[in-house]
Amino acid sequence: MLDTLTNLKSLLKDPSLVETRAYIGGQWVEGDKAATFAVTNPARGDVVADVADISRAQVAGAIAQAESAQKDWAKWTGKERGTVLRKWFELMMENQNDLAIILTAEMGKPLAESMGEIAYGASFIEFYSEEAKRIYGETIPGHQRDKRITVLKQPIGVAASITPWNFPNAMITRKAGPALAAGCAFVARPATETPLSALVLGVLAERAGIPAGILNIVPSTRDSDVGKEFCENAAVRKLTFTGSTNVGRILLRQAADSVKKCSMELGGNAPFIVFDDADIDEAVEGAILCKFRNNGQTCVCANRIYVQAGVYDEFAAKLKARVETMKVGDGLEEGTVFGPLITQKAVEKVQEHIEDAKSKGASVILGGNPSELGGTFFEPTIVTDATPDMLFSKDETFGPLAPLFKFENEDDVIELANDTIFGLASYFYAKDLSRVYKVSEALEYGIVGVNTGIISTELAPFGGVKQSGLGREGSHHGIDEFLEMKYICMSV
Ligand SMILES: NC(=O)c1ccc[n+]([C@@H]2O[C@H](COP(=O)([O-])OP(=O)(O)OC[C@H]3O[C@@H](n4cnc5c(N)ncnc54)[C@H](O)[C@@H]3O)[C@@H](O)[C@H]2O)c1
Ligand SMILES: O=C[C@H](O)CS(=O)(=O)O
Repeated sequence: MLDTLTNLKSLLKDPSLVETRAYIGGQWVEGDKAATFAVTNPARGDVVADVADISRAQVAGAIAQAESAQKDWAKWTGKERGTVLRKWFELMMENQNDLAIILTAEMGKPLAESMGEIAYGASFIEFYSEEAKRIYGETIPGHQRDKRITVLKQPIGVAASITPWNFPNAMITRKAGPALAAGCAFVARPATETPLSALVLGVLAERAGIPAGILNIVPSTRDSDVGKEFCENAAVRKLTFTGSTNVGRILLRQAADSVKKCSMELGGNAPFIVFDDADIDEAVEGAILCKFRNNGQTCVCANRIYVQAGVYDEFAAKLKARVETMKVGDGLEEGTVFGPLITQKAVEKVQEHIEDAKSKGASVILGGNPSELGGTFFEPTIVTDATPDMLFSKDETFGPLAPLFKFENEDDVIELANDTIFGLASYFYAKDLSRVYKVSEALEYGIVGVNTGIISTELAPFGGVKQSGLGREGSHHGIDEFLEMKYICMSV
């Protein structure tokens, strides 16, 4: 049972992986005046740990330690940095089961999904351990006979990171991997709901031989204080944020005064389109994975499902028949597909979207209510007759609600799909090759899934357009976010 720290540790092969102190300059430290905050298991509301609550002054100290340590770290060869990153990756995978239990304890997702997230998060460390030795510059033919042009790529310096609770491991490693590979130092502020998954990364980084001060983890309840320190401290040369678009806007405004380089991985409102030439059974499976992964609490979840009129009833019936067999329960229980939502506020948002849709003519064909399990458990829900005036058309639900919209033709659905301020992920199922090309090019999103509902991989550049973000994470592009390009003009 994940209801106390003792019981959490009793489930682990290595209980020493659970750390509740901050990791600063290679030291494990308490909060000022021994301040702590409670971490609860969303499945039951029990406090599983009390974690150090780090002050703004302590965050400033972590930045100073990072700035000092980074100077030597940048002198390591890429291969040397890659070697310790590789060790860090290996330790994550060796301890995958323990890290997954810790993640489920504080975030609630089913253990199988937590296992998947640990492997996904570790894959970024593996990938960038290899990229570290491939940070190439350029030589360019001179513009004059006596000129020689060289381009260097150098680490930007200290990078500060703020991440959300829904992928408390992978959202950090997707940033820390390229940052450390590039020769940067890193100060990570995890979400207050899920600090344990961040702190255990510090435990393993220390064991891997990553030097003191290169990775710092500062759990804190002080959202604004930490954000302002990251934005205003001149030693921070890069701010990398994953979270809502609203908070992204706040941070960009705060970072503007110092022209801080920023990466933003923000909110989404993904359309999932099923054309009449799609394989309907495959589209149903894709919709389930895309909509209900992490209980709908992912930035790339299908938020709007558009189904062409000729296959609408078949798709709705098949989707309902599949989803109604899926289990709601504690993330540690065998067979659980839907864990708890992260907070009561998240439950209220799902309910608000359902009631709004019903008031505007939608029909609930499955679910629609909080689960009989109580707490933050919620029934997986499907509504039909969804229309663009309903709240989920414009706002991210972030829960297990699948609204089905009916459409007639390609041009109409592309216009509907693009009618949002967001532009992160989009999906469609179709077989006609001309349609696949035309729709892929017409969708205004950073990511397009064609005949698949899952697009997550460390090998591809992940990121959004419009108000879903700035920059990319993953792939060889991801390391450029932590590098500065220097042009050397030499007269010979
Ligand atoms: N694009 C992506 O890769 C991606 C990935 C995961 C989640 N998200 C988005 O994140 C959101 C869900 O996560 P959330 O609810 O934790 O988002 P959130 O924006 O509320 O919080 C994200 C992080 O920012 C911190 N924060 C909040 N206010 C702050 C402030 N004023 N200054 C500094 N930090 C502040 C939070 O404590 C948390 O650590 C959704 O919109 C989802 O789409 C995007
Ligand atoms: O929630 C957002 C994550 O980025 C989802 S993914 O696993 O990276 O696709």
